[in-house]
Amino acid sequence: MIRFDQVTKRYASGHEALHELSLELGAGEMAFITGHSGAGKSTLLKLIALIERPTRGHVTVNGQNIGAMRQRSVPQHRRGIGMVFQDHRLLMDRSVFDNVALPLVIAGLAREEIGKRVRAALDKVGLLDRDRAAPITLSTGEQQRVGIARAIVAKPAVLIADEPTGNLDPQLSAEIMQLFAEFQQVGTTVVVASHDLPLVKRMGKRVIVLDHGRLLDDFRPGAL
Ligand SMILES: Nc1ncnc2c1ncn2[C@@H]1O[C@H](COP(=O)(O)OP(=O)(O)OP(=O)(O)O)[C@@H](O)[C@H]1O
Repeated sequence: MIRFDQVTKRYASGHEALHELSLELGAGEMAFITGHSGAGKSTLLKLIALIERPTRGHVTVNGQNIGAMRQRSVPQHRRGIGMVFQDHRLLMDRSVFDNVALPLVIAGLAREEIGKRVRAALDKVGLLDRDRAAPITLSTGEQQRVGIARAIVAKPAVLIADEPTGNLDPQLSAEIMQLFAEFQQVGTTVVVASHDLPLVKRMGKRVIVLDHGRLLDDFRPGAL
């Protein structure tokens, strides 16, 4: 599903964020990307979403070498990928419903279909009763759940998350990680970058450790 072949990413500054990285994730697999600050975790996710392109090597998603993809095909590629960020990036002047609906509105879906899908997404994250609320009135954990609902509303084959629990306490962090595991259980390929190694290990999923842009370790801890 996702494959990195000898991928090097050097930014315009000259900094090499990833160095000859090779790894493969199967369809429906869930993996955590961990490592020190600056190890290259975000860069890896950005290459999957084609927010950045590799300097050398190949990134393949769904059999397609995306590094060579034309710019006009990028929006279509992104529609197949749900993205969750640490700072959730919600529109504070829109309701929860409108925030989650946004990707479907952009995709041009009919209103009735949008309503159905948004309610299904909010139900999955346990926020069905908050659809009319303004995001500002929600707790940080709830806001993050709205961000997750927005990421999965278009039923992407791949879900990527960059430090999705960075602002949350340990209990909420564990709940959010569990939510990601539930999306994997229904067939989504899930990649989560997190520096929280103890939490990541408790999840019992594949753990990929980066160190200065190189693969340091790749293991699956026994679930507790
Ligand atoms: N746009 C950019 N231009 C230049 N250098 C960059 C850019 N983005 C990231 N870097 C550098 O590349 C390295 C890897 O960054 P990246 O954000 O991928 O690491 P990270 O593991 O996600 O770190 P953190 O845990 O701090 O978010 C860092 O040294 C960073 O400063």
